Amino acid sequence: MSRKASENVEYTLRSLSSLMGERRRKQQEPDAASAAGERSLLAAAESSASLQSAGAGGGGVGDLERAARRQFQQDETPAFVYVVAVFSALGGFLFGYDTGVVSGAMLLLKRQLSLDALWQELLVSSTVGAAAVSALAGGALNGVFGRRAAILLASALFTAGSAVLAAANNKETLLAGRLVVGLGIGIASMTVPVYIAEVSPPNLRGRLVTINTLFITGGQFFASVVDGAFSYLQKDGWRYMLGLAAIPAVIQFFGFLFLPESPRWLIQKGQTQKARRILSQMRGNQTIDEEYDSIKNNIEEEEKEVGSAGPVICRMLNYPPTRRALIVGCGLQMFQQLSGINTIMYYSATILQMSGVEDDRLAIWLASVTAFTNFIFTLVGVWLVEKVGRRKLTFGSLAGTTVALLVLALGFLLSAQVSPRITFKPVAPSGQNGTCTRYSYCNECMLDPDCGFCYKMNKSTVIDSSCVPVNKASTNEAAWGRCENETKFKTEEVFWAYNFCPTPYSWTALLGLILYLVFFAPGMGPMPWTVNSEIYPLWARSTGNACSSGINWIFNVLVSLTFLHTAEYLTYYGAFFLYAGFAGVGLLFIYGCLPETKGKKLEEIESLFDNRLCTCGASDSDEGRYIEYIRVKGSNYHLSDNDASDVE
Ligand SMILES: O[C@H]1[C@H](O)[C@@H](O)[C@H](O)[C@@H](O)[C@H]1O
Repeated sequence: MSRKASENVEYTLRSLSSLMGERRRKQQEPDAASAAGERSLLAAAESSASLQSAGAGGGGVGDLERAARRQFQQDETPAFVYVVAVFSALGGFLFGYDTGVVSGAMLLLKRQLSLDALWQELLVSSTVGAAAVSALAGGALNGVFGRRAAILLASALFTAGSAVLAAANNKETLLAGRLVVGLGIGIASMTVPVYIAEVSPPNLRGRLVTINTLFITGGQFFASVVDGAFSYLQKDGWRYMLGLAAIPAVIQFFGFLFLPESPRWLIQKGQTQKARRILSQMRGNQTIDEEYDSIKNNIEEEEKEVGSAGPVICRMLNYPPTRRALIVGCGLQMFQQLSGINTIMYYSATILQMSGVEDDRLAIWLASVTAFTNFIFTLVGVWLVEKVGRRKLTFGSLAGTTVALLVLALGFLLSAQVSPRITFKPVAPSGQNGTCTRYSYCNECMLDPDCGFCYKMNKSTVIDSSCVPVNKASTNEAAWGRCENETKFKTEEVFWAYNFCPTPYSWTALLGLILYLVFFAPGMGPMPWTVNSEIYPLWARSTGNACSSGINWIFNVLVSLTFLHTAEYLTYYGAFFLYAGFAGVGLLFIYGCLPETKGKKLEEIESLFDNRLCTCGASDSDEGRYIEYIRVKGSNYHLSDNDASDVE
């Protein structure tokens, strides 16, 4: 039996047995709502009856199996769902591209427009800040106008922002463009996972939502390549870097003019005919009655249980299951950022330089190697999410990330301990700043952003080392002295180290960096987005995702903005020990509180939060629950309507 077929069998058995479980529950609290389950059992029975007759005709288990396989192949998800997922994930691509491209663009911009540190900071952080605001506001937008309208708005903002950036003639216009792009990123980051989750069949939902994060990291990788390519175009190269995002944005906008609204949102708004039509388009030849009824019943039950008065966020906080889900969703997003992904991405070039890569021009290309690693290992996450489930994947990923952070911290600690001494203290030329020359070790010099380390090598030993001010216009050289320019480097046989110290332990930092990305990218990168797209009931989904995405962006700004100061006060190794500590707390949180949502219908997931928070982890696997209700005799292919014989 092919793996795919066996997954399909497993999934069909699960939905069947899960329905039986649901039915039994509903029988216990007598309610007419069991109709959905019954109808679907009948549907399943019908299709399996046709399997049986095929088996009877052909005679023998082999034929029966072939017929079953044919049936399951016919039940394949239509390509339309994949098209919809990919078009939506262009929002993720733009999120990654626009947050990634700015570092390379800034190198050129600061020279051409003579930007000071404050303006550089403003142009980088304004986008992330705007994303935080629009992610929070995106909840209301999604609830009122729908997912499709929100995605259309995000792509319009991406297009307009990119056009403004490409044409900008002063820093104020650049700031406006970056703010507009940020608004687009925020809306896309919260809407796209929700939309994909709502149109996907449950057995593929994790994989399809995770594709969005694959597109985020793909966007970051593509941005780093574009940065590399256009860095040679000193004048106006940044216009291409920032403006290119308009292309995928326009494609997404026009694509979405033809793509449908989420059927779940439509049912919630009472547009049931349209919702049925779209749902059957998304499910191909599979029966949609059960899914449709269960969404509809769920909405009605939720309204009865939670009521519809007052702002959604208050209702979420007052209703224990959604309050717990909100804590889990926001906690995951917070720990994703607290484990330092964006400082790793941003400072990867420095870490790689520390490990012995001396050519500064390589730095920009090295950043693409990091981004590529992040991308490739996110692909591993796409592959693993439906195999091992969200909980194990997230826990394993964060455990590995914690170890990697410890390796990084130890690498920096060892390097600091054997940090070369400063043996040569040149006198500053008159009128030049001489503060850097008071440091005694390279490690102290490295942590001062105004200074760099100038040294000679005798075999593998650092000699004649000095700490001198960096050239503000280019950190590739010193402001004065032996390391002032390329020609002097050669004649004086000196090396220049900005932001790092040459030590024999630098390779540990490289090892830590690789380990970090290998572990972080498949789990902690995508899972917070994936899990958030599925843990809230429909009425709370937009608001829940708005809050958790907002938390992601707020912690993103906090961690990236404070990294340099944290490193100055705690040193690099202190900063990485701190992130490792946060990741350790995150591990406890995931172990205790994150339930498994794999393979469950969105409408079933709410019940995972019925118990006290941090008992969720106890319901680790869903398998036990299904086995309790069903036992299938004979071949796994047979879904018989002849209930007594096959299903007990
Ligand atoms: O999931 C994504 C991804 O891991 C990115 O690489 C990172 O830059 C984002 O902050 C994160 O939200």
